[in-house]
Amino acid sequence: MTDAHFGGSGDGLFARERATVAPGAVHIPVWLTPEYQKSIVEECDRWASGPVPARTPTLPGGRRMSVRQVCLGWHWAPYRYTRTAGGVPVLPLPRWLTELGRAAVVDAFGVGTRFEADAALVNFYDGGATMGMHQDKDEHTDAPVVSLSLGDACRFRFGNTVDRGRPYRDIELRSGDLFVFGGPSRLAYHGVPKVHPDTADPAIGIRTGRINITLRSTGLSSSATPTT
Ligand SMILES: O=C(O)CCC(=O)C(=O)O
Ligand SMILES: [Fe+2]
Repeated sequence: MTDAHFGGSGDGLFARERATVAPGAVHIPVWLTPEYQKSIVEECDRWASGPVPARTPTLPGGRRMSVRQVCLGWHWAPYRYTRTAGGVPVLPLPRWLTELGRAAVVDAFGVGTRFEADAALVNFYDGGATMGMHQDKDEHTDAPVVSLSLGDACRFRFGNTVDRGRPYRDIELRSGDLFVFGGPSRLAYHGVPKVHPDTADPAIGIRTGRINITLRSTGLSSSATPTT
């Protein structure tokens, strides 16, 4: 897992195009090859089994999210980042993922842009899991968020920075797609209202459902950030 392996092929006649969905928000379809997706899926399965097993986070108001989640680098304990979960240290963020995040931001925004992820949130959408409209605002930097999608396709809703309502745009995120949001879109509300069952290519090794990885820069004491 040292080199990024990028896709780049379209879907024949109906090739999906790279799109700027809002200022600072870029969708790049088919960013990861199926082989690279498969190796990431294998890692996700490994991370989900511990030492901090994937769990369905409970929000401070008592509501339970429907995704299962495992974190690397920093644990997201809604709504803050911690080094441990239930007294157990969170797995380090592997260097290849930091490098992948860097490559993603360069592809999205151009050479010379810097990005140093120190946390990853890995979400497993099984069954009817969805994610409500929210902002990613627990990070103490204005660095972009890098999102990688694996498995079933989904409807991804990308909205405005004011509230959960319109205007928003719905786009389809498929396995291997990259979505990066930063700059004026960094605090845009977004969510996943629908996962399309059984749309994944079985070759990437997800039996059912969708995985999303977001790479983030928390802005929390980087000197203590474990890396492998
Ligand atoms: O699953 C997705 O595409 C988005 C995930 C997300 O918004 C988050 O983890 O904060
Ligand atoms: Fe989010």
